[in-house]
Amino acid sequence: MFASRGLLRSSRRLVGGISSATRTYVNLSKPSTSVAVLELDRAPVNSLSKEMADAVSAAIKEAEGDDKVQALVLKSSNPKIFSAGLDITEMNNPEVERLEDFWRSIQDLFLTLYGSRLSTVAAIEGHSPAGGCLLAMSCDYRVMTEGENFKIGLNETKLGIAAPYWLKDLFVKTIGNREAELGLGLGKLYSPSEALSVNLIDEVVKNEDVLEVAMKEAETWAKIPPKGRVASKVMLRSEMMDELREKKELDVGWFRDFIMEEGTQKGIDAYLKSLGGKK
Ligand SMILES: CCCCCCCC/C=C\CC(=O)SCCNC(=O)CCNC(=O)[C@H](O)C(C)(C)COP(=O)(O)OP(=O)(O)OC[C@H]1O[C@@H](n2cnc3c(N)ncnc32)[C@H](O)[C@@H]1OP(=O)(O)O
Repeated sequence: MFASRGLLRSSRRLVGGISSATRTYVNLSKPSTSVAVLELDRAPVNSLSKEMADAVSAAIKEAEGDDKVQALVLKSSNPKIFSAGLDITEMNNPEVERLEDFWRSIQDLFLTLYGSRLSTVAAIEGHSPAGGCLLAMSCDYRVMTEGENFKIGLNETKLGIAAPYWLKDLFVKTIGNREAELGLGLGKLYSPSEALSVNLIDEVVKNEDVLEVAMKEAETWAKIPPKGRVASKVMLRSEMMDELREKKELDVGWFRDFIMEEGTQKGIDAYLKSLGGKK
């Protein structure tokens, strides 16, 4: 049973004997002894605002607080959108202080998820661009629903922005340097089959099977003795995390200066207006 934390508004219910907690922007449940499920639940597109990023980080830490839990499935409440990435409105004519805090929350979310002691499996339901792809790549395993209209990748250049250096590093680690050059430079969004072919994801499954497959994968990881599993993860990931921890405030400054530039603002403004056709 997960303990409730002050940061999040939460209520509890018992569904078929399974304890679950519904909060603002995320739902956390524990369908088996060793696997927790964290559902992203911020309509309409699970975009990552500061509050959403904080809520996801807090829920991961809460799952980690249960010693029996060894794996976490990250899913979406929306079967067509895993996450539309960062909340672009956070970067559109922002207050500087809020913008800096927003970026700290995104850095913390990355460090929390990428560095989690839990084995993490992303059940990527539908679209997963930019920050959505960051969430997925921070996990240990990625299952994506089929449907060639669904896209995953880092499309930042199309918005007139660049991925931060640590997201670029994560992309290179995941798909290799040459494909990352193509993917980042062109702001390429991959269909599930394309993403599978470049190792951006590990499996493509039918919509209705995604949770079952992700749960099964999570159970497999959860059975590995944690000492060696966690030590291996630390070996593979600590260098990148240590570098970001050292450069955190520098990175906040780079982000702030880049986003506050007039040209960047024009690009973000135009992109935001093109979305949904309403803004
Ligand atoms: C040193 C330099 C540092 C610089 C660092 C920069 C940071 C880099 C890291 C990450 C960047 C990002 O993550 S930026 C976000 C990128 N995301 C996208 O480009 C996705 C945009 N969204 C879509 O493509 C589509 O919405 C969708 C395919 C995900 C879903 O399509 P659908 O048709 O179902 O929905 P709509 O497009 O109608 O959208 C509904 C509603 O949501 C609003 N929306 C969508 N995405 C976002 C978003 N990311 N942030 C905020 N709002 C978003 C959209 O405007 C609609 O709103 P309205 O209903 O009010 O019109």
